[in-house]
Amino acid sequence: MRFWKLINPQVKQLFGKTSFYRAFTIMSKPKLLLTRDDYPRVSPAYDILEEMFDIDTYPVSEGRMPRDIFIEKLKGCSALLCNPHQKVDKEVLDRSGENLKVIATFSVGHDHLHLDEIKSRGIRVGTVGPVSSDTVAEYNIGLAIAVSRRFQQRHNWIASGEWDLKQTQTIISDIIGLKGATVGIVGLGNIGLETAKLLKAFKVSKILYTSRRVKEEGTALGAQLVPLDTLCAESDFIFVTCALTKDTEQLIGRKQFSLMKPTAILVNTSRGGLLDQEALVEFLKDKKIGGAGLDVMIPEPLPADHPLVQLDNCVLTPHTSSATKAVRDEKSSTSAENIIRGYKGEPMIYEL
Ligand SMILES: O=C(O)C(=O)CO
Repeated sequence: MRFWKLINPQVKQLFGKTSFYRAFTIMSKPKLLLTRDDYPRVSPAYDILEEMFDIDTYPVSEGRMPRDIFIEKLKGCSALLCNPHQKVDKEVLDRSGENLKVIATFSVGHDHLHLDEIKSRGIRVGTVGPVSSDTVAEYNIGLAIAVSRRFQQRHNWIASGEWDLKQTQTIISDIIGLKGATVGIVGLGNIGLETAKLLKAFKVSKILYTSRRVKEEGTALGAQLVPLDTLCAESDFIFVTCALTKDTEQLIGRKQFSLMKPTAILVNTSRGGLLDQEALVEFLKDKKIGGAGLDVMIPEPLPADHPLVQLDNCVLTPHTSSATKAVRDEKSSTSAENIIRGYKGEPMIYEL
């Protein structure tokens, strides 16, 4: 009786329905953990994964998998397909056991993966590559316009029946558009570059960027490499598009906010950790900067009573800048393929 309780339900079903041999095969398959059960199964790679692995997952209807459950489920697994909110660090790896051979993340960013720890154990790691650059660049522009042209406030006027009253009282002297603006892009990587290309079409007057070196693609667009403080001081719109690393943590802090124009609009679709969020709340509250559009923040999910949510000059979205069907499908097939190739010892599509 006790032994029967320990057997996993899939195997129990097979004992009931088919042969002992089939149940034994499943028991002996390597284990794969998918950290959520809604990855679109758009590619034949998922059929292969099902053949190769005994798959465990977590229902997305329950929200994000809590860390303790993640650690428990990962024990004994040979492969992991995870999301950016699942931190894979020393503790997770120590407790996962020695079977883990391959990790694929369903994301472009990989700040949640502690690469030194992972690599020191000989585990291979794949990402989805620059699949979402155009989509996130579009979102950057969308957020910039939503904040600068006050979409949220204006929606609320209509919702509260105050259209006429408010519209006639609107002070528009501090509202700026993209045309003629100086825009600053923090980190001219794939997403930053696509954002710069789109901004050209909005007839901005100047594009500034920060980077470790002059970028040829930036020069071709007429963009100018400047120090971060200059970018903060001169830009009407600032787009944070760099990756989060030890060197970029809280890159935009109190000093940088204090350099910004009182009308400056800040957009961040990269990672919340790139900003000093407490300082940002203060600067937005005191109207020392114009506004912010944030798709990423700390923590995620952000509690509904967080001070950022109370601000009328801040537009928040729940980390969804890359969430189009096409991008999700591509992320899904690339990460599944990465697991298969990595487990077989072949080169992954994008490997770190
Ligand atoms: O792909 C990424 O890195 C994202 O943050 C999107 O979820």
